[in-house]
Amino acid sequence: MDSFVSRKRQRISLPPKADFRARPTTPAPDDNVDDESTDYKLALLASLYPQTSSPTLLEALLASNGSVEDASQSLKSVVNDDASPRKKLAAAYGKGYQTSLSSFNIRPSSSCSDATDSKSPTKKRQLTKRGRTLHLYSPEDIEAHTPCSIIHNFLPEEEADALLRELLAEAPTYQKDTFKLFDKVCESPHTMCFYVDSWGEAQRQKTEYIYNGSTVEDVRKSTPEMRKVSGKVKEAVNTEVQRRIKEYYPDGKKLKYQSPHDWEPNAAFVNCYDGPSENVGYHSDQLTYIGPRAIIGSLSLGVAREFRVRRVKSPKRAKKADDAARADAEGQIAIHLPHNSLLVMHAEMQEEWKHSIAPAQAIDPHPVARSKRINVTYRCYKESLHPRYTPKCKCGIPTVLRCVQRKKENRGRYMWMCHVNYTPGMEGCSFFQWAEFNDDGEPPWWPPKEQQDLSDKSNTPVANTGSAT
Ligand SMILES: O=C(O)CCC(=O)C(=O)O
Ligand SMILES: [Fe+2]
Repeated sequence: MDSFVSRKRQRISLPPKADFRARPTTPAPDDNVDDESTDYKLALLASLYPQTSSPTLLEALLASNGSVEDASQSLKSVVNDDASPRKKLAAAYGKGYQTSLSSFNIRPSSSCSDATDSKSPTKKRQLTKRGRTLHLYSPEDIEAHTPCSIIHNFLPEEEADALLRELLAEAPTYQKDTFKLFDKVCESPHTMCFYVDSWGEAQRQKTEYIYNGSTVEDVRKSTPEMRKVSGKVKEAVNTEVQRRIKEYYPDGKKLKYQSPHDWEPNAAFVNCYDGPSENVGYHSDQLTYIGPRAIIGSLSLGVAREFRVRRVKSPKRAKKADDAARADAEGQIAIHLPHNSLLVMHAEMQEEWKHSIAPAQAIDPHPVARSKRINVTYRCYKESLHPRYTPKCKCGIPTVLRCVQRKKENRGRYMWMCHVNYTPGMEGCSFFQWAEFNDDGEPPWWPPKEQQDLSDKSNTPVANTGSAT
């Protein structure tokens, strides 16, 4: 609370130090298993495959969504191999515990909810299960079962190290986020900082952009290595997005509200997690400036940590539970993020899923970063969503863009709301307005009239201008 109160006040008389992403942070649940029938199913499988270790049996059962029959079929193909199934998996993906769904012949189900409308006969499987964390390591499994894709060893080694060193030097000056949880001011258990590509843009950010009702003081110019890497991230993300559209979306078409243009990163949040207990709770990233169906390129450096994702549903079972309890009730997927991996969060992510960095029980120190993990999330701030254009609430402040995630009747609809409702120490004005976007995710005021006039002029056929000579 002290750090919240003591921070310098901003230009406008609003609460200090905004939380950039409005995430109610709750500790991630333990992976405890309390399903009695699992033991029974495991005993059945053990009697069929006496030579197979129980962790392998459990993996197969999990990957088969608890179906003993499916697990048995999958195990049949795996145990007929000379090497032990776990060894085989470990050999395929490196050291440590690995769960690979593809090695159990589980057909991928699309992670895209729009794909449920597709004519594809593939029946969707519920992979996650109550109280469980399903660990995915291989890029194939990750893209088939979550709205993310991953590229391991993304940068040349020296370049990844150079970026890591540069950001490690800045990290001690990063600050914790504050956010509001059930009327209490909390601090996010990690530090972070916001970067944009020029001093001019940093100035604009500090004075014009509002994060949860307030301007932000510490906006920095991207470091030279960040800018160098940004071009590579841009290229890789655009390739991945096109591939995802082609291979996973209904009829190979982009989603409604997804931008048809190339993704151009122009801003980045850098997160620092120092030690195993630093984390970020389940949240969806705020859409206010990145718009609907946003894409995020997230580069991990230093200590490997676990990125957890879960689909947002309105579960009957855990209706009133908090996020941690919900994740426990619905199951979650853990994606291992090693040093120098690029995770692409695709267009389905922010509206339909939540993500977190779970606290770790232990970490493997990294030779350069020691106990620290640095994460750079490259984002594309849309000019059309600059606060000069977006609706203002009754407090006179540009509003926040949210998507209805749970309520069935309005799920997927966007709304503009008063920031202040979510800001510690402030009473909001309860402003609410449905947000409209065209199919390409642009608001009704875009392009502005001046720009429309200009493009009308440039599109005017030459013969009509009377100037053709
Ligand atoms: O550290 C990460 O990988 C995720 C960070 C994150 O969720 C965010 O910056 O919004
Ligand atoms: Fe996030």
